[in-house]
Amino acid sequence: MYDSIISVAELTVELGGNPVLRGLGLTVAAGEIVAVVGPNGSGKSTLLRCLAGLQPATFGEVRVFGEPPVDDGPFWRRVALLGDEPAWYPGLTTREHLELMAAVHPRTRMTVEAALEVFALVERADAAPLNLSTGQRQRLSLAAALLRPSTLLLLDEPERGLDAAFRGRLADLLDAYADEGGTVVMATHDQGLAARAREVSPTGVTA
Ligand SMILES: Nc1ncnc2c1ncn2[C@@H]1O[C@H](COP(=O)(O)OP(=O)(O)OP(=O)(O)O)[C@@H](O)[C@H]1O
Repeated sequence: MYDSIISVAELTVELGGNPVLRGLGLTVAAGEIVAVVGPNGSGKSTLLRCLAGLQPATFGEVRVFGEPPVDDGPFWRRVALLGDEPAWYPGLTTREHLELMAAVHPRTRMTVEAALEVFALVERADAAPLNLSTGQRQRLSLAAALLRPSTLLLLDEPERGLDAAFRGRLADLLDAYADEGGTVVMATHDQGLAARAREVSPTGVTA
């Protein structure tokens, strides 16, 4: 067993010969919501990629569920990642993208119809994602991440494109996820989202 969902020690990452993260330490317990905050280029996305097993450490240790994260099936059954906009399937509607997610994960956290309601996509359910607005597409990405079961949610700027009202709604949805025992780590520039989370900095200096 493991004491923390995430434990990072002395994490250093160099990209293109430049240090991006330097000796970072971070411990996250189950049920916590952590906001990684800092200016552009401070290494927030790099930290998330390390936690997702997508970026190797140059030095130091990253453990997720007690083990170094690996980009494989068993890991991704427990971890949902919201990063850059995903590739949308041509010919499939918004609803069908969610149905696809539900087909792969038979025990979803909510039904497709509920997800369309929660993420305010009912009126656009039959539209192709590329015909949605930027914010609607972000809500679809979030719906897909929160529809499927997971124990750790890694979100890179989940507020991207969302209006103020939905940002508040998103904070409520993340609280509900954590109340179920899930853990959230998000990189964010949104002060409202960060204020409702434990704020950490990729430079190691906590706000
Ligand atoms: N593939 C790469 N090769 C070299 N340098 C990179 C690479 N990817 C990112 N960087 C650099 O690493 C630093 C950290 O980038 P990162 O994307 O983690 O920052 P961030 O805090 O998420 O920024 P933002 O707030 O703009 O999203 C930046 O200076 C960036 O230019």
